[in-house]
Amino acid sequence: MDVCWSCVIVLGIAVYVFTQLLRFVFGDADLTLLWAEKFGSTPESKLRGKVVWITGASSGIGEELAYQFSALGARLVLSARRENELERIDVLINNGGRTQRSLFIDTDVDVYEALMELNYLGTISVTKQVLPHMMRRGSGIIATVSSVVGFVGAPLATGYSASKHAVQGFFKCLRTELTDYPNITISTICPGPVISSIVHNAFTEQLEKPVSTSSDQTHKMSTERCVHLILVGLANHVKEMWIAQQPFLLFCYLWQYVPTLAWYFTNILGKKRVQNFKAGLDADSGYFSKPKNKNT
Ligand SMILES: NC(=O)c1ccc[n+]([C@@H]2O[C@H](COP(=O)([O-])OP(=O)(O)OC[C@H]3O[C@@H](n4cnc5c(N)ncnc54)[C@H](O)[C@@H]3O)[C@@H](O)[C@H]2O)c1
Repeated sequence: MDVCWSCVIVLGIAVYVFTQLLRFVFGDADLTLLWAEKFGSTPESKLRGKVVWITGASSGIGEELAYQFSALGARLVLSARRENELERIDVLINNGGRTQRSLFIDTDVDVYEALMELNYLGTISVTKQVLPHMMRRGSGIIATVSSVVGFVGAPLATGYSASKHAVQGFFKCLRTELTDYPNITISTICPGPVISSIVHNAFTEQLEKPVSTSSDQTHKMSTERCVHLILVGLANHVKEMWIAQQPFLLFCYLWQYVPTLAWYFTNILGKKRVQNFKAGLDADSGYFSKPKNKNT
C-alpha cells in the first residue's frame, strides 16, 4: 500500500496544532500568558538582579513572589519610604490586599470603606510614590495583583470585587497616559482561587469580626504555579494576566466574550454559594468537595 507522506505530515501537524490548542483552552492561564510561557522570554533572562518592591509579602502570593524573585537574584525592598530607596526600584508589585465573605444586605458601610482604602487607595498611593522615579528613568514595571473578580461578578464579595474593578479601571486609564514611556509596563494580574491565607483574613459583615468557617483549599491553584506564571508575564511585559484553573478560566472567557451565558452559569453557582454561606458552610463546598461544617 502506498503511503501518502504529505498527508501523514499534514495530519501530524493538524494533530499537533489541535492538541496545543486544547492545552491552551484548558490550560491554567490566558492564551497570551501561555504563549509567553512556551515561546517568550524566561524570568531568569529578564528579571535577574532587578530591585523589586512587593507589598503584602508576609504570606500567600506575596511571600511566594519574594521567594521566587530572590531565587532569581533580585534585590527585594520590603518597605520603602526613603527617597533614595524609591529611586532604585525597577519593579513594584502591588500585592497586599484582603477579600470579603459577606452579603451586602448584612454588611456595614465601614467594611466597604476599608476594602476601598486597602485594595484601591493603598495601591494608588504606593504607585504614586514610585511612578515619578520610573518616568524620570524611562523604564520600570508596575504590576498589581487584582483578581478575576476585577472583571467578573460573584456573590459574597461585592466590596472586594468593586475595589478590584476600581483597580482595573485605574490602571487601564493610567496605561493610556504613559504612551510616551514605552519601557514602563503597567500590568494587572487576575488570579482565580490560589492557595493562601486570603479567606482566613477576609472581611466579614463587621470590621473586626473574623471569618468563622474554614476554607477548603484543595480545588485551588498552587501558589508556586501562580507566581511562576506572574514572573513569566512580567518577563514578557504582559499587560493583563488571567491565571486560573478550570472551570474558573472558562468563566473568564465567558464573561469576556459571551456575558449572557456567563450570567446564566454564575447565577446557578452563585445561588449554591449563598445557600452554603447561609447554612454556615464553606461557601465553595459542594462544587469541589464534600460540604465542610464550621469546625472542620
Ligand atoms: N489567593 C487568592 O485566591 C487570590 C485570588 C485573586 C486575587 N488575590 C489577591 O492576591 C493578593 C495577595 O493575597 P493572598 O491570596 O496572598 O492573601 P494573604 O492573606 O495570604 O496575603 C495578603 C497579604 O496582604 C497583606 N495585607 C493585608 N492587609 C494589609 C494592610 N492593611 N496593609 C498592608 N498589608 C496588608 C498581608 O499582610 C499579607 O502579606 C491580594 O491582593 C488578593 O486580593 C488572591
